[in-house]
Amino acid sequence: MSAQNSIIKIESVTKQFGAFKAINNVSLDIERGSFTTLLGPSGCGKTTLMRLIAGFHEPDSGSIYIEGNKVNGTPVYKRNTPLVFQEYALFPHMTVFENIAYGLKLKRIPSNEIKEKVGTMLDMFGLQGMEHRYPKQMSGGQQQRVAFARALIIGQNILLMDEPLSNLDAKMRVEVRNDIREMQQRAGITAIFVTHDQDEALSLSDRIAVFNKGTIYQVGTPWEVYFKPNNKFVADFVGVANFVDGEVVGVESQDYMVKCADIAIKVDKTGYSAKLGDKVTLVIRPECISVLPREGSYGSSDNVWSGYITRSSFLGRMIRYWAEAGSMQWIIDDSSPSVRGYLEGQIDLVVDKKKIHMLIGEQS
Ligand SMILES: Nc1ncnc2c1ncn2[C@@H]1O[C@H](COP(=O)(O)OP(=O)(O)OP(=O)(O)O)[C@@H](O)[C@H]1O
Repeated sequence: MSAQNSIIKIESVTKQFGAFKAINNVSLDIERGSFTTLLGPSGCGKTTLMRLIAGFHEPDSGSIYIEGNKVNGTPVYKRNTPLVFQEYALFPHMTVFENIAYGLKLKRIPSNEIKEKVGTMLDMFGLQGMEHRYPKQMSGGQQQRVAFARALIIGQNILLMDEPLSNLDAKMRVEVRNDIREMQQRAGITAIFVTHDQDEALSLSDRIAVFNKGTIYQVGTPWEVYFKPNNKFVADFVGVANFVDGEVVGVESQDYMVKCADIAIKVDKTGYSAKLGDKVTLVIRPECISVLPREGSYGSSDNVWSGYITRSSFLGRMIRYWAEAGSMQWIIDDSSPSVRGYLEGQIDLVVDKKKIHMLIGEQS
């Protein structure tokens, strides 16, 4: 991403509460018009970073730039970054029209102009016919649209959303999150979204910043943080993974041979620079392992191990298996249960060497 295209730039920001560093030397560039998610466990500092951007907190050190201007010390109302909390921050006693028009009224815009501009917003966000409703008469998704419209109408083009979906049931969360993404793209708003839900982060974002203990562990596209995590924490937090510790015992032209307990695993070399004797942790997502009925015909191929299933769980779109092979436990997701049904007992387990991600060095 080019520096010129960043609408928000966070540079080496630290924020302490007493002796506790809630944000520790964090730097992050947010690209204009992008959807960026701050993902991390409870208490890792996501909300604190949002509040720093919005101006509710001041950094102890470091700088924050919005549209190229340093905003340290700039009060909240001058920052142009509305913070949308869980309740969407709509005024409950005002209709949809009044909510959207609120910012324009404060600016004493003539009422015919307000009417026209609100009309445009109602059209853009599919809220026609709902202008006389109150927020409580609308679904979570519709309220979210009103919040977008209200921000956009006064020229705010950065929306900070702190767990806006947390009050919704599981099905609604999925509906509303798709809606949020569509609205954000349609309106061209730059969105920063806080969540501890990895599915939400993966499905919504252009980029994800994975947070832990006040620092960013990795910033990347959903694909990168899922399939190419920088470290074990990221790999574990963004999804389920099999972690296999081992040592590089062979470096061939195309592959590494990694000795892990009582098995040897072949890993495609592309993109890695490990040396003989390096300690590594292999990260293998459950869906990157195939499980096959034991037929004995895979024995001589790479990365095929005999094992047996210890447990299975039907999840509709897939079956999750727990299996043992050698001295190791594996989690495997079979995504075509409709074809094969359940497997039981003795199986063969196959891992494509290209689907193994390798972390080089000791992992805590
Ligand atoms: N005003 C404050 N005074 C003291 N400590 C605070 C204050 N605000 C936050 N903290 C602490 O800073 C840490 C980060 O808090 P923050 O709210 O940013 O976490 P979070 O990642 O948003 O968590 P959650 O997902 O639970 O909302 C926590 O340990 C919290 O207790």
